[in-house]
Amino acid sequence: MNTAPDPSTTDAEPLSARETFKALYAHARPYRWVIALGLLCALVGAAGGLLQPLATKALVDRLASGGTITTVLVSLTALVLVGMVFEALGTYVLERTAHSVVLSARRSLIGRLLRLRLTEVDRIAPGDLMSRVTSDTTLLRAVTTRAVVAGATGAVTFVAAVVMMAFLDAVLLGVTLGALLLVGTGVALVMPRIARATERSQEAVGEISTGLERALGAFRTVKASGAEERETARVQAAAHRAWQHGVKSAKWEAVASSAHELAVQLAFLAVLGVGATRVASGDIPVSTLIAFLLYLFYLMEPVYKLVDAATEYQEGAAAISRITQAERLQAEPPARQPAVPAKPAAVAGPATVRFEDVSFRYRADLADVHHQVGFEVPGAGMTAFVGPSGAGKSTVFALIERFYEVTGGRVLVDGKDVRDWSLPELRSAIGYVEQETPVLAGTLRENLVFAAPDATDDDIRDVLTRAKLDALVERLPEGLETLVGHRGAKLSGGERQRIAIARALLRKPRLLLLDEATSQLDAVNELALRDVVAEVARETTVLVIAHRLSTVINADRIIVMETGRVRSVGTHADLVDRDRLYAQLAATQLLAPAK
Ligand SMILES: Nc1ncnc2c1ncn2[C@@H]1O[C@H](COP(=O)(O)OP(=O)(O)OP(=O)(O)O)[C@@H](O)[C@H]1O
Repeated sequence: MNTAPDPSTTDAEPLSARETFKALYAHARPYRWVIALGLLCALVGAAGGLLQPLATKALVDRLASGGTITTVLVSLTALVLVGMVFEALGTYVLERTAHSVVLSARRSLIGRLLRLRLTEVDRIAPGDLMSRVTSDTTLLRAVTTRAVVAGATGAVTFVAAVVMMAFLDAVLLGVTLGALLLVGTGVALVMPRIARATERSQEAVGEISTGLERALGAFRTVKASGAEERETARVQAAAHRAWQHGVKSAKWEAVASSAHELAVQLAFLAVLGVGATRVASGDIPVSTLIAFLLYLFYLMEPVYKLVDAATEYQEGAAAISRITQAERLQAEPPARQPAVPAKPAAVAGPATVRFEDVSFRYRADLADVHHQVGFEVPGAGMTAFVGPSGAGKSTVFALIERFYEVTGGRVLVDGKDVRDWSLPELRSAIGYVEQETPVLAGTLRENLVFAAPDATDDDIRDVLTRAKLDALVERLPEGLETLVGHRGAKLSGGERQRIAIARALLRKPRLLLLDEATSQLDAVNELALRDVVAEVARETTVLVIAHRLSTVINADRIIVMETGRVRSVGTHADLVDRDRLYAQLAATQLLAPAK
């Protein structure tokens, strides 16, 4: 049996340096051999460059001794060409891999997002989650390849150049390393600031998405409220914050990247001074000083690469921390194969539902919304939930679907705790019409078969008639293939509700949950659908939430809820007699006398 999620594990904690490295490595790991290949190419390319000063020294020596330089010149050219080819090859292999790393990070995040528990999506704005998939992942590109390559080639060529320099003159090397160390210490201090600024900037990018999603998701309300300016200002403020932190990061990056030049120039001046003295005193020949100085300038590139790698790493660290936070959000267990759940073969007929002393709160820091809720729905027939707004009626449905885990007691479907069901199996038995905008962008047909991808045309025709949608489909120029717009914006509220009901019926559920499913229908359509639901209820367990008592008056059983508790259970006639709250509702809505 699964246990309830521990909310503390979902809180975003900053990653330690070690965790950051491990998380980054985990993303690059599947590509390690390709990265190694790209790295090898890059190294061969770099080696070509590394040998150039030596060849130059040979050339100068050869000139000094009056020898011919043709062979040396040809080798020098060959070195340059081979170096270039390998460098290009390495760049391609690595950039390609970089895109693959981003792709696999995106795939895994996308795969996870739609399986997240409701609790997590309640907590984090969808816009922010989206920006982690789209924006943060792109930062992985640089770190998993460019930083690795720059770091590795930088380190190797740095070491190689240092060995060569040691071979030329140890004293000058000491002077060089001293200068580099001085500047390197300063750079190390700057690095964490780049990570911090990048993370803030990425957070602000998340806020941009969140702000846009908020405004575009309630577009009509924004316009009707004259809130365009305010909402625009809100999102622009987030964009400005992203810019501010981006600029801050750019400032530190500029400091870091100019440092490599400072380091080498400093070393150059020192080496020039000390080297000239050593040449003058005859300790080293002038060709050694020339070669050393060439190596020194050659060193500029690996030093630059090392700084670049460190900078990229800091940006990647910022991104990986946000990506890892998203990866750590709690997901529902993955669907068992096949992905589209088969109807449970052994169980057929109406489902039974039982709540045993159910307590529930949406979050650990919130109050209980269910207190020892208990009721039993034995099988086919219609059970209605009524009660004031906020009484916990929709929550009953959410717990049956196991969108959330109970905090106490048990929810049983067919006598089996919902936590013991496989989720796809449990949900495949249920048809659910939720309270709000239950239509998705796409065609009408896509919307109808959304919960029953295998439905036949006959099934669809039948359900269209039952949900009183045939006239609508005939009227639309493209019939079932008509695009319904974002959240079904091109349809009326009542049409959307009928589509949602048709979709749920098409699933041929054993348990049908209708949450205010007919609230927006006109009287004629409501009456017609009440008959359809009554007919379905003959062989299906139907649970209905309704504010209009007229829709539930004939229910087999009415459960009256108030402030998270079941007040009473009975038929309309019973309850009018027995339950004061119900009698009041009946009096106001049905004009029956209150007791
Ligand atoms: N996702 C959520 N996170 C936190 N609290 C929630 C969430 N959904 C609902 N609630 C709270 O739980 C309580 C019960 O909500 P529920 O939607 O079950 O009520 P209801 O009886 O269906 O109300 P209505 O008739 O208005 O739809 C409410 O106080 C509500 O504020």
